[in-house]
Amino acid sequence: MSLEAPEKHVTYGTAGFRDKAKYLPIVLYRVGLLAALRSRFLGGKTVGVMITASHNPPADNGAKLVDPLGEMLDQSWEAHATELANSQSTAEQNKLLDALYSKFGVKHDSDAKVIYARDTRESGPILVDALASALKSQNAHATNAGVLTTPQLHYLVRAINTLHMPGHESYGVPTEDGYYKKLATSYKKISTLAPNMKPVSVTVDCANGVGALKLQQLAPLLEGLVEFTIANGDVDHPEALNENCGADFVKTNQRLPANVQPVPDKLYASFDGDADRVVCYYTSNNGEFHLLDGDKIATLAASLFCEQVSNSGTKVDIGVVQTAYANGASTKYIEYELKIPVVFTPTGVKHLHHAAAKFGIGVYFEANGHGTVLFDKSTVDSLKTIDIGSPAQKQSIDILLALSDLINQTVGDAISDLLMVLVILAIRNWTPAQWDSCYSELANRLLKCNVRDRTMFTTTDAERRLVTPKELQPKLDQLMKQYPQSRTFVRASGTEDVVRVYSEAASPEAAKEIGDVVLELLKEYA
Ligand SMILES: CC(=O)N[C@H]1[C@@H](OP(=O)(O)O)O[C@H](CO)[C@@H](O)[C@@H]1O
Ligand SMILES: [Mg+2]
Repeated sequence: MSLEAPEKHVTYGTAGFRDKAKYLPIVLYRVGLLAALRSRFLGGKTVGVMITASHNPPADNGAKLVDPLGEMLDQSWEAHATELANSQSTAEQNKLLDALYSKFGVKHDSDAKVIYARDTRESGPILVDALASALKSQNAHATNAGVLTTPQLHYLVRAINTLHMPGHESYGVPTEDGYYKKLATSYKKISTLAPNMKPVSVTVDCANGVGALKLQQLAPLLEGLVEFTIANGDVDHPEALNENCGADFVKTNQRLPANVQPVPDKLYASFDGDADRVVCYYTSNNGEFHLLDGDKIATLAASLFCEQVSNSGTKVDIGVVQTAYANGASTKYIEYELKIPVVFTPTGVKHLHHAAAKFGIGVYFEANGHGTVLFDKSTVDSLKTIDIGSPAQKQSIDILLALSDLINQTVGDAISDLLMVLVILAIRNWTPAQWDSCYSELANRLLKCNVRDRTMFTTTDAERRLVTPKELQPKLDQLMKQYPQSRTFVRASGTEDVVRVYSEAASPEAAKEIGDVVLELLKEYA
């Protein structure tokens, strides 16, 4: 390592470390040091490191640590990651590392196992080298899993650790092939259970990223049940990654990505750069674009689970977890039509994941398409052992169990989530428009604003209300009174140096007006 310190301060945030790739080799080296320590601290269990910057521009990269059951790094270690990464010299780095070994009572020569993968970014191999050399220096057992989607690495970590873990059923064969087989087997199983399920087709914009490679590997195993057409699958031009395409582009701009020709009423999907996020969409006959975002995916899934649980004659508590950015109409639909609870958490999937794990079946999605459905172990156990009544009951139980295998239990997964959407549409024989018609979204707007110090903006009630600056929330409350069905909130971004403004209302004009007024109010803090 030529440098002794990163050229700028880096922070392990919601998405791990993320920055211009040129700043990151030394950061990856130190991630390697920490990953080995983390594995030792956890008694030699395998931990993961994913090198990716998701939907960020091609020149960026990043790193995320994965804990043994495929969860994100325990929050209490994020500060250690930040501190170690920002050491100002090798001596300081070593001193900090030694202090952590002592603090956690970990022996330097105990077992450490780390598996790592990267997305298709050009900077990936250099960062892999930096990580690998740190693991070597720590005498850690290191496995290079090559190029993978983020959720595939999470799958591998969990599958490796649950192979021989008392109290945990094996999650699957711990290989990339094992991942595809698990998904394909459960999809095919559902197709034999649900009556009259027809093959489906979808065009997937893969953001010119890793999702394209992996979807191609999965497709043949589905034996004609799903026909994928890949758009933006050019991984040989890393500069094209996320460029005018991908889930973030489509959600933010509410329009089709580049290189996609719309055929009316056909289903389309977009992945992000590391394939852990998906949004769907279609165009109607008049050419209008309709987004089927994370809220629509969550409600589609929740409605199917309500129906199958009810058909199965079992009792399972189903719940949905959302953030403040969920469209108010989706929340209303879940509470009043599906009649199941909605829990709100702060932004960031780790918060949603933990809340969803408290339900028998917990559905969580951020509006931007990042999420999954978690099955509590006792729910799965009871479905497996229940005394089965009628054939119809057995069918629903088997469908629920197959869905628990189809859906990635570790983290949001664009490939697995898309298969879930497709299988639900196929079970119901629904068009995208039928899916869309479950509820009509309230008009909404998402803006960002530069302020002099975003840490002034503190919130409560799952970020839906400001605590400070204290004069601001009463003004927002006053504003909401002026527009029917309106809602607005302001919060500091966790990933960018901005505050975000969200507004929704009965009409697009009203949503826009509210957003404009809030921006005006924020000028005082610029
Ligand atoms: C409004 C919005 O989309 N916020 C995103 C964004 O968080 P912010 O804290 O809003 O910057 O990045 C997070 C990490 O990728 C993602 O989880 C979240 O949904
Ligand atoms: Mg991502």
